[in-house]
Amino acid sequence: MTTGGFSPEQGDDRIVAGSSMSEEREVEAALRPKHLAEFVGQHRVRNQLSLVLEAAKLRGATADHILLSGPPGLGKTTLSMIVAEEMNAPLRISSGPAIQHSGDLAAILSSLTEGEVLFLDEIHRMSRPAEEMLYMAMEDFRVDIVVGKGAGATSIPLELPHFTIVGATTRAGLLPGPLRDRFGFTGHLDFYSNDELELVLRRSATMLDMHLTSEAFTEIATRSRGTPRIANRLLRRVRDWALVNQLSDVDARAAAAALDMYEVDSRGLDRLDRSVLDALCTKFHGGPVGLSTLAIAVGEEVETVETVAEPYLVREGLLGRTPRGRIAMPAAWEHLGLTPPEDTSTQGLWSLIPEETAMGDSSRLNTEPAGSLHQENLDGILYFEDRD
Ligand SMILES: Nc1ncnc2c1ncn2[C@@H]1O[C@H](COP(=O)(O)OP(=O)(O)OP(=O)(O)O)[C@@H](O)[C@H]1O
Repeated sequence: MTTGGFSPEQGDDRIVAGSSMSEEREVEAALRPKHLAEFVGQHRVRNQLSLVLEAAKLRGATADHILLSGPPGLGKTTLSMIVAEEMNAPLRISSGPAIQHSGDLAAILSSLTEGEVLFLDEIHRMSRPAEEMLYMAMEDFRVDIVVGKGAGATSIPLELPHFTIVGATTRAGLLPGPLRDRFGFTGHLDFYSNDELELVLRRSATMLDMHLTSEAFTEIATRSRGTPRIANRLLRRVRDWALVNQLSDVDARAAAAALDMYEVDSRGLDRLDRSVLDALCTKFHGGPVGLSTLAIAVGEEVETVETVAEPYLVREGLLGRTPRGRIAMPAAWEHLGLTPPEDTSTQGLWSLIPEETAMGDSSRLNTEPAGSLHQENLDGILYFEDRD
C-alpha cells in the first residue's frame, strides 16, 4: 500500500510489478487475509508475531512496536491490518514520505487513541526531525512540541496514549540503528515458494468464484515471482481471459495462453526483464557493463532497472553484479536461447559472485544504498555495486 510519495518499487504499473495499480486496489483489498490463521506462508514471522500479540492480550497491554521488512507485495500492509484486527484495535495508516515535518508526526500521534495501531509504510523515507520525534514517542509515549522560534522558543511536553507502531520497509538497511532498536519485534518477509503461492491462489480463486485445475494454479504460481500480490494480479488477468473466451474452467494451457498474451514468460519475466537480459547478452556480449549504460541501452531509468528488474533477475541467477559491472549468468543465455561467446571476460567473473547475489537472498540486495564498491551491508552480506 502506498500512501504518499513515489518510489520506483511501488509506482510501477507492470503486470508483474509488486505494486498496486489503482483501479485494482479494491479487489486486492478484498483478497487480503483478515486473520493470522488465513495468512499463508512466512511461518517463522507468523508464529513469532502470534506469540507477541497473544502475550500482549494476556497482559492486557498494547503490543510492542513491530518492524516488518521485505520486498513489495509480500504482505507487510496485510500483516499490519491483521495486528490491528487481532488486537481488536483501530488502525491508522500513514507513510514515511507523507511525514516530512515533525509537526506532521505530532499531529498524527496526538490524535491516536489508547491501543491504536499506527502503520507507517516506507518508514525509511521519513524525515530526520520526524524520525527523532518518533524515538521519544515510541519509547516514552511522549513528544516535546516546540512553540515559537529562537530565544523565545519553549518546549511543551505532550503525553501520548499507549499505541503500537507497525513500521514497514523495503530497505531495512537504510533505517538508522536507534530507530530499529526501538522495535520490540522485527520480522523479515521472504519470497514465497511456489507451493505457498498456489495456496494464495486457491484462496483467491474461491473468493473470486473461479474454477481452475491444479496444473493451472501451478502455471500461475511459477510465473508469480514469489510474490502474492503478483500471483493475485496474474489470476485476475487469467479471469479476464477466461471471461472473454467464455471458459468456465481454466486448465494449464488456458492459463499459459492468457499469461503469454500479457508477455509474462514461464519464469515470470516480463518485457523489461527480458530486454535487460537481451541487451546484456547481445549488445554487451554478456558484460560486464555499468548499470547506467545498460539502462540507456534498454531506454529505461537507472532506478527502474536497478529496483524493478534487477532484484528478480539476480535472485533467479540470471544476472550477476560484480565489481566491474553487470554480467549475464549462464542461465540467462539459456533462457534467451542464445549461446554464450566462448571466450569472454564474463566467465571469469561468474566465480566472483557471492552465492547470495547470484541466486539467493536478493530481497536484501535491493534494500541497500547504491554507489560504492564492495560494501558490507548491515546484514553482513557482501555485495558489489557499480555506478558508471
Ligand atoms: N501471506 C499471504 N497470504 C495471502 N495473501 C497475501 C499474503 N501476503 C500478501 N497477500 C496478498 O497480496 C496483496 C499484497 O499484500 P500487501 O499489500 O500486504 O503487501 P506489502 O508487502 O504491504 O506491499 P507494499 O510494500 O508494496 O505495500 C494483498 O492484497 C494480499 O491479498
